[in-house]
Amino acid sequence: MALLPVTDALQRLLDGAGPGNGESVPLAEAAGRVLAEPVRALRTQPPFDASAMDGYAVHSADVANVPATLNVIGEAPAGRRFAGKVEPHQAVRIFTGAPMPDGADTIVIQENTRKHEGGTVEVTETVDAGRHIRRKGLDFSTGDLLLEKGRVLDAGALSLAAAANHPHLPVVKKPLLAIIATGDELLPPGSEPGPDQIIASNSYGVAAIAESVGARVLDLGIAPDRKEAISALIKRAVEAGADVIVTLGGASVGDHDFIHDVLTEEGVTLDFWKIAMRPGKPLMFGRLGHTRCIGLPGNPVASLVCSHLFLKPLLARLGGRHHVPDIHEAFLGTAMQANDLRQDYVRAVLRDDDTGLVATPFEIQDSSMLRTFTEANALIIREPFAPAAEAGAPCTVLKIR
Ligand SMILES: Nc1nc2c(c(=O)[nH]1)N[C@H]1C(S)=C(S)[C@@H](COP(=O)(O)OP(=O)(O)OC[C@H]3O[C@@H](n4cnc5c(N)ncnc54)[C@H](O)[C@@H]3O)O[C@H]1N2
Ligand code: MOO
Repeated sequence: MALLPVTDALQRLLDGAGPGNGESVPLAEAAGRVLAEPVRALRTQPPFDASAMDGYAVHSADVANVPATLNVIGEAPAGRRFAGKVEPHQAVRIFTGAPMPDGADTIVIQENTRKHEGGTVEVTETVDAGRHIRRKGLDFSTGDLLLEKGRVLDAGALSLAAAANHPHLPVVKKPLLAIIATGDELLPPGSEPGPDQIIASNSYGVAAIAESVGARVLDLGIAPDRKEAISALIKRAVEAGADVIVTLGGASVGDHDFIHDVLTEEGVTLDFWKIAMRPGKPLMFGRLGHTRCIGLPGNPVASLVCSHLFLKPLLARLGGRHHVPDIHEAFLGTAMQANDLRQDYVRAVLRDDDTGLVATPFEIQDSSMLRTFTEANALIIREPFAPAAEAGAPCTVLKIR
């Protein structure tokens, strides 16, 4: 069977993927979430003409010639307006954020005054009408569209929604990813492995990639290489309402690689299995009702590279997020051999030198080697059948950190 090209695989996996239902969350829990509906202002801000400075509310005509001495008839702190009216030759002591008193048409800042005993103030600088006044509705008015649907709620958006008097916000439900590791040889970190055992690592990196695009993760642990054990965890994932189920390992063709059989027996409609990619050739994808099932290869680097390439854009879409892979043009730091039929994702160190971005691949690219994956900050993307390339030749890279 011909191997499916990476772009076709991605297209098939993303087909029909869009944001799920909305839910209402309190503002304090809304940071980083995606708006499911537009947000309009429930009030006007400021709700009145307000002083922008600490000083005195006066008639501009009274301070056209300075120094000018005015009678201070009262005070207006933020939150409590001066109830009376400012007549000519009068001033009201005012503080930032307080409503402008009736009659006054400008603010003299405190620094341009001298306070006198006996309830008068001497103004030492002239000021035009309308200075230091924030007009009613300067920021927004009731009914204004403040935040578009799909906006990620960052600091500004959250404070704006709060200012507009929204205690809760409608956000897209986080997609739920269930992760199932498989393999008799696997033990969780912190265990004492026997001589033939290793520590399960893939779930943690896959979960981190999923969470980086706003997904919720349900780690269902490790199933031994027995069909019933894997089936039981698939059922638990479905019952938990997983939008995506990821299995780790068992995707290949060995006698102990059961994922294909288990998924099929559980009713998954297989879409593709085996793609023209390195690492990640045994990648499997199918659908079980609305749940997408991805069989990731067990080799640690394959599982993480596939997560960057497939899982991340899928979960981003299901969560209503815009995701663009961080792709750049660079130059090779060392020569590379001709490629075969699989699109290659080669761990590399990308650095910015005076001539541009230079990507230097690690010499050994075995897909079990997590250390080189962790030291790499980019993957050089080599097209199928790319010819040998000299150092300095242009290349395309996907930044992974
Ligand atoms: N005859 C063939 N053999 C293999 C092929 C092939 O096309 N024909 N493909 C190879 C490729 S490429 C990959 S990738 C691996 C992936 O196979 P599986 O998905 O079946 O993975 P396993 O055999 O279960 O495990 C591979 C390797 O990774 C370790 N592993 C598994 N899960 C975890 C985990 N959660 N954390 C850490 N390490 C894990 C496992 O112990 C194995 O060492 O197949 C090749 N073989
Ligand atoms: O996907 Mo496998 O990791 O090519 O080795």
